[in-house]
Amino acid sequence: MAGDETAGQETGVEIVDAALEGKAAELVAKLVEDGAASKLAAQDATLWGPDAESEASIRLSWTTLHKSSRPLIGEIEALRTELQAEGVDRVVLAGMGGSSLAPEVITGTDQVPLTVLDTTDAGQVSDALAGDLDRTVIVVSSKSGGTVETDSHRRIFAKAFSDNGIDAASRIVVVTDPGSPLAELAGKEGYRKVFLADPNVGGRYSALTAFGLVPAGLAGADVARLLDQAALAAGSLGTDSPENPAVRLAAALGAAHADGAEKVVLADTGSGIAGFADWAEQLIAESTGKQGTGLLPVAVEGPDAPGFTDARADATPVAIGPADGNAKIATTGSLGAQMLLWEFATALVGRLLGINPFDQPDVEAAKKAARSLLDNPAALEGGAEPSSVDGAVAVHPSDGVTGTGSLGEIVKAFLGSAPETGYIAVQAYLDRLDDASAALLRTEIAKRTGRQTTFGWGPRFLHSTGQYHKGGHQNGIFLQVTGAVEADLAVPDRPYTLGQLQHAQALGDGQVLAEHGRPVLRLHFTDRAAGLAQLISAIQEAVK
Ligand SMILES: O=P(O)(O)OC[C@H]1O[C@](O)(CO)[C@@H](O)[C@@H]1O
Repeated sequence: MAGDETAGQETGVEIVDAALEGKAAELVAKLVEDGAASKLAAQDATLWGPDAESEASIRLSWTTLHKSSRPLIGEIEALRTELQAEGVDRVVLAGMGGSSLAPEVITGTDQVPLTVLDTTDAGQVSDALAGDLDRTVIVVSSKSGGTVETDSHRRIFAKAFSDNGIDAASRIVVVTDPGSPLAELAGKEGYRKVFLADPNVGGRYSALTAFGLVPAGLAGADVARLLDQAALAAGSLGTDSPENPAVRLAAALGAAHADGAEKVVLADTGSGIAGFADWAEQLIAESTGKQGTGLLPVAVEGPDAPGFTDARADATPVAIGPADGNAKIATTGSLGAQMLLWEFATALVGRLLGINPFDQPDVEAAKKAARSLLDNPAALEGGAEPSSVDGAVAVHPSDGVTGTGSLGEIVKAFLGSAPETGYIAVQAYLDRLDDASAALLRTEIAKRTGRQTTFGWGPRFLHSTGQYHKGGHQNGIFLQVTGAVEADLAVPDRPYTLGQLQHAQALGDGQVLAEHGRPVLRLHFTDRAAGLAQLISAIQEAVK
């Protein structure tokens, strides 16, 4: 496995910035004195105060997964061998947030193919369907068993298998919590295999449960080694010592936060891990972004990227890998070790910030708004009149946001409204493979505005940074990008199409953000490629 150069050396945290190290020292001492790390390792639910205790008491089994998940390895291997003997070697994963982010990083790091569906983009799902179905197994992963995106993918694939004369039940593998509606359905339908995950682990801490291991292992990743890597790190992470990397990381992030650095800018500096920041983003944002506070993760392209090189006092640049460039902190180690490191550190940050790191109280609001739009097609289609149209871009501003003039003027006014120490969130409800170049928007905006800028693919980010957007410090502005759907896909036995679901998710989240008083500008591309090119040049010309 790439990324395990330091296997045997556990994991390390270097606080590169001397001033930050000095400020962190007090918090390090406090965490050590409180015995926080050993209590966390021992799954003590009292660490976050009485209000968090009942939730924490059913959320802490992740600290020992490197041991408790071992029996899964054989089961996964047996299923993989069985499927391969039948010529089934293409793995598709349907899952949102914690149910897909870890397997994506694990397989990316091991360089084995896994098709991840965490989208409602009809084009992207159609492309996944166009793969060789004869050789395909779909892993349907959902803790709750009720996530609408995942349920839609299951329905679409089940129908496609049947339409192609393939026994759908034999090609559907389920990962879910015991007793979930999906577990029940799987039993009823006779799906190939059901892996029941440990229910005492929340989605974003579930990398080393069946949620991370089953899809990654079926795809061919070395998941036993991943557990070995975590096991090597576990001892030091649970020790009450000023050398404990998780204590050091939590203290440094906590001290930076106390000083106004509420953003954590994550850049890979040669860790050998593929896309660690995309996974860490959910862990940090959903765990800490609540009660008007938290840490906002900003995943950037590398140590030379805007946001990292020019980070101001409101952000801490963190290297995933060796210290490089402007990094104030660097975290090193293999993938399994770094996952456990960041989980421990995030839970400890929760204690330092006085929040419950195991709930996600504001995620539900966007889901609810999307549901009510889907129930009311008139509302979904109505209000669709743009305030203006410039070429392939139709403009939909929230109240108080400028929506007339040329695209350049609109964008300039909008980006200029981001508070000095606020942030700009780009939310692209597009195809993250075919429209991948939309990610350029982050770089262009960050470079030109000097504001911390995040980029998220909708609806995937709704299960990640979406919590912070609504629950964290309310100083963000939100640029939504949506696009025309060329060939929509019906969701079998549901009254909506994927395109409608995607549209409802964008509008629903936009509504909730606007209700929070946040500025939202939705730019709809009537032609995706042309609209994107137009937007990028409008930004380049208007914001110098
Ligand atoms: O695994 P599930 O229940 O489908 O949930 C997916 C994701 O949705 C969330 O609940 C938030 O929307 C995440 O915490 C979780 O990882």
